[in-house]
Amino acid sequence: MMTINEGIVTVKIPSFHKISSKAPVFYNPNMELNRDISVLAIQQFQKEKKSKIKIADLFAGSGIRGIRYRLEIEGVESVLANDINPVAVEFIEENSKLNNAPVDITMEDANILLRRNRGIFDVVDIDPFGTPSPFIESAGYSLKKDSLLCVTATDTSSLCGTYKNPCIRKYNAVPLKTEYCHENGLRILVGFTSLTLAKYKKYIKSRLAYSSQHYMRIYLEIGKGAAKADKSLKENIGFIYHCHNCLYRNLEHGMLPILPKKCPKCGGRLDFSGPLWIGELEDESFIKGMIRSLPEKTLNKKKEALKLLKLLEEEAGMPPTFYDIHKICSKMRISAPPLKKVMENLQEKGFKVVRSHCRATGIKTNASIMELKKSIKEVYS
Ligand SMILES: C[S@@+](CC[C@H](N)C(=O)[O-])C[C@H]1O[C@@H](n2cnc3c(N)ncnc32)[C@H](O)[C@@H]1O
Ligand SMILES: [Zn+2]
Repeated sequence: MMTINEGIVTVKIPSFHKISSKAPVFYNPNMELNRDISVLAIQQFQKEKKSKIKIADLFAGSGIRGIRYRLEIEGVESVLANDINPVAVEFIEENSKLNNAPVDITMEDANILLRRNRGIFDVVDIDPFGTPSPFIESAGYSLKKDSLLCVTATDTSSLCGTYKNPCIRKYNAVPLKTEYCHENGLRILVGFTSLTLAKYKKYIKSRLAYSSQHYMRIYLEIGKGAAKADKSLKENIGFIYHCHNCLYRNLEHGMLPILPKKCPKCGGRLDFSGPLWIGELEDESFIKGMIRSLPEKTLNKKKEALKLLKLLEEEAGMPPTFYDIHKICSKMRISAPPLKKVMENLQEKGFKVVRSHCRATGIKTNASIMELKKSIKEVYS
């Protein structure tokens, strides 16, 4: 047996040698930041709602997530911790007693639970092994207006385009292997979710979305109405076109790509990705609220959480995709100048420029690739 301390809770799990879906009860210490950020995000959602919330932790594992939500978030009416694995359910029961956390415990397939509890939960947390794709349809059926959907995806190689076919199969979207493939993957995940929910006359507002280590996590607020869902798809679903030769990229709205397309800068063939979410991923006021409640919480990953949230806050309002200075410089056959200097040069010219949370050498800017190359040359010489 192992004892785990996270936030203000202590849980017991069967000992394991390797983090694996084959372990009797799944626990991944590398997901602590995911759980810390979730506590902050759901707390912020509850604060905005100004009423008590009902949370469903559908893939509870050891119960650590749901128990933390019950004890670390203020204004919680109830937490349901569910898992299909009977051994996990035994541990959820033990761990909830150990922490004096009153959680409702069930052992059901997440899809059936969602179908049976339509319009009940204010927060639905989907944290499965690998892809969340087989559970989004039931979430679309079940979610109520003004609720929050939290989704984890650990199949990043599919979303990032290492393998094309699994992404097409699971997310009905063509991925793109580029320097910004992690952001692109987040956009595929959000786009797929919004398209699936639209069948149920629901639309989304992305409050927070990030990619970290080996997973992606999104927090979407749900709205209802056919006309609003149509409008949201028109405004936010589209394609990213990318030139592998000169690194030019551009966006277009719509459900189908316009092909073939030539790069307007170098005449090369434009590659594409989508359909995906080309709208906002980050909500500045939501993230600011999360940062404000950080000091009130006991979190082991406080420093990492703050660093990530600050980067995400800056990304709000910036255009999709980002540039990697090293990639550009290798194309230009020069060594990369300091990132800070390039950013300052762009700012002096009046461009907006921030770092991407996805990559230490990535910058988001409203300057074009041509303007960026010009700035790099100026800094270099
Ligand atoms: C990645 S783990 C969850 C980890 C947990 N949320 C945490 O933060 O520690 C996925 C869990 O989903 C459970 N599971 C797999 N398929 C399921 C299904 N169809 N319905 C409900 N639970 C399922 C597994 O038994 C496993 O415990
Ligand atoms: Zn080009």
